[in-house]
Amino acid sequence: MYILVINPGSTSTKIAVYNNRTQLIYRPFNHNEKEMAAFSTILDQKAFRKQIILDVLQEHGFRLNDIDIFIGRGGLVRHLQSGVYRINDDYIHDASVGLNGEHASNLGAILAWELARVVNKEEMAYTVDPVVVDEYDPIAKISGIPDISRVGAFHALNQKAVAHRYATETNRPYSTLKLIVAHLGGGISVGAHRNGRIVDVNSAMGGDGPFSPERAGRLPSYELLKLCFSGQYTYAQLKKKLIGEGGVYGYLGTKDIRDVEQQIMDGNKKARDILEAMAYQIAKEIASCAAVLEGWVDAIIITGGIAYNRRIVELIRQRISFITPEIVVYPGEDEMFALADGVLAAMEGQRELVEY
Ligand SMILES: Nc1ncnc2c1ncn2[C@@H]1O[C@H](COP(=O)(O)OP(=O)(O)OP(=O)(O)O)[C@@H](O)[C@H]1O
Ligand SMILES: CCCC(=O)O
Repeated sequence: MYILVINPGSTSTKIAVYNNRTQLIYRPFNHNEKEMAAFSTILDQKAFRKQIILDVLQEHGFRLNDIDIFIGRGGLVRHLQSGVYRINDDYIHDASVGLNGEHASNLGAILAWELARVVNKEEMAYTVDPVVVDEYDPIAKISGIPDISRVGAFHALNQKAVAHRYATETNRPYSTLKLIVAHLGGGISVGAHRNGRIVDVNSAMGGDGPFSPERAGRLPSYELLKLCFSGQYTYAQLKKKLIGEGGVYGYLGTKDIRDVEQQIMDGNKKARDILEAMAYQIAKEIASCAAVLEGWVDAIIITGGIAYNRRIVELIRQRISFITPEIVVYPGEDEMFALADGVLAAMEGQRELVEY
């Protein structure tokens, strides 16, 4: 069975084709800021990204009709349980309006569904563990003011994938493990996994958790309120400070941790201070998840692109190894395989297929 997997990120479109679980094609495309500046909304980018996918298929000799299963990364639709979802009209509506906000991942399943529809296969369009998975314990949702829930958006797909990987590698069922997973990417999320459920996790969408390469983490809210009403910034400018141009970028003008590492090697003290502060906040978030799990932690898993940086991993390790010696590093992410594997598992009857 040929499977097309589409994963749109804020600065990239990743495309893969699998023959069952074997990857035949993997093409990541980076989009620079200038290229994306031509579009005022995420939905406006649809035709541009669709053409890239069609070009890749053509280049590799695939016709759309050769594809049996179309899978897109799931976006900011309504909060839902972890699972494999068939794309339907309701999903397309919610992703198109950005029910829980604008994010490139909203386009993933829309593109999968639209491409499937061209060859009358829309019932073969799926998504897995969208960024809005909600398995929070009720207590974790209470924020401190009734108007705001703590439920946000995070790297559910990769958090679940690495947790399952660890369970398989240690020969234990995920449903019996207590894990802390720190996904360190352009955004950062740290989740407490208890017996197969992510019972608490910070939103990676800016304004919660540790700051990240491009997003502000949890902020002193009263100070933020003052900034909002200072008349200095528009809504759009402040939103950019939270997501896109916050975090490391706000201090150092780069979102690339390799670049920051180079600046440190060149003797830039500010770069060192900011990197250390990010590691400090990540360690603090991990330790708070240990409290969620009442100290019973089988392993701490560090994953995402930043996990390639030894300096950050060591800084985190120094502060959290008192929780457990079992600290596992899985650098990068394997979201493309997780999407393909999830849908195949549902077809094989090993995972539930949920209607949206
Ligand atoms: N080899 C590396 N060494 C250090 N940092 C790296 C390396 N590779 C990637 N990064 C950093 O990882 C970050 C991006 O990580 P990743 O690719 O997991 O995130 P993303 O997919 O862009 O965003 P997100 O995971 O939030 O959806 C960037 O800051 C990048 O500089
Ligand atoms: C919404 C979480 C995923 C990301 O940070 O890109």
